[in-house]
Amino acid sequence: MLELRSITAGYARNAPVVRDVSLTVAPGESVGLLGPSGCGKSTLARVAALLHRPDAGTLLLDGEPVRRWRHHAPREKRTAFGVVFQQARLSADPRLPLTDLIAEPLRATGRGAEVPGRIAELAPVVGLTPDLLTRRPHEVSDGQLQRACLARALVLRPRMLVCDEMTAMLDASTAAALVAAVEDYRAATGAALLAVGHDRTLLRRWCDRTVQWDSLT
Ligand SMILES: Nc1ncnc2c1ncn2[C@@H]1O[C@H](COP(=O)(O)OP(=O)(O)OP(=O)(O)O)[C@@H](O)[C@H]1O
Repeated sequence: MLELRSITAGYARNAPVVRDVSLTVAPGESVGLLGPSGCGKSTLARVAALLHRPDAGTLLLDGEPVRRWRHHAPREKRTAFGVVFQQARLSADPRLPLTDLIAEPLRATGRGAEVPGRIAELAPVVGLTPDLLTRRPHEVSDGQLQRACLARALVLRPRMLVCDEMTAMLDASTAAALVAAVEDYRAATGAALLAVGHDRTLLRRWCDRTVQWDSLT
C-alpha cells in the first residue's frame, strides 16, 4: 500500500510545483494518473518512487512513514519500486550493452550472481532477442531501449511499478507490447502500478481506475 498524504514538492524554495496532493495505491491496484502537461505528474511520480524528497507531507509505504529519499532511503524500500521513464535515452547509461543496463540493479545490490538467470527470463518477457542484448543504446531503436528499461525496472521483482509516460515515444505495437509485459508481471506477482500519462484512452483501458490531477488536492 502506497499512500501520499498532502504532498508538496518542487525544485525551488517557496515555488512548489505539487501542492497538497494526496493519492493512494492499494496493494495490487493499478492507478492511472491523468493531467495536463506541466501540472506536476512526473514530480509526484518521482516522490512516490522515493526519487524526489517532498517539501511537506507524508508518504506511507505499507503503513510505515518514509523519512529518507533517493540513495538515503533504506534499500528494502528503494527496491520495492521499479520505475520506467518516458525518455529511455536519458535514463540509460550510453556505455552499457543492454544486458548490463538490465543487470544494473542486481549488481548494485550485490546480486550479480543472478544476472544470467534473470536476463534469460526477462529478455523474452520484454521482447528482446539475444542479438539486441549485446548492443549499446545508440545501436538500438527507442522502442528497443525502452524494452530494456522495462526489464531493468522488473529485474529486482518490485512490488510497485511507476511508469511515467512509458509509452509516449513509442509506436502503437511497441506500446501495446510493453503494457502487456507490465500486466503479465502484475498478474504473476500481484504488484501494484502507478501509470502517469495524458492518454486517457490508454490509461482507462490499462488501469483499474484513473484519477484526474485536479481531483487530488
Ligand atoms: N528538474 C527540474 N527543475 C526545475 N523545474 C522543474 C524540473 N522538473 C520539472 N520542473 C517544472 O515542474 C513543473 C512540473 O513538471 P512535471 O514534469 O512534474 O510535470 P508533468 O505533469 O509530468 O508534465 P508532462 O506531462 O509535460 O511530462 C513544470 O513547470 C516543470 O517545468
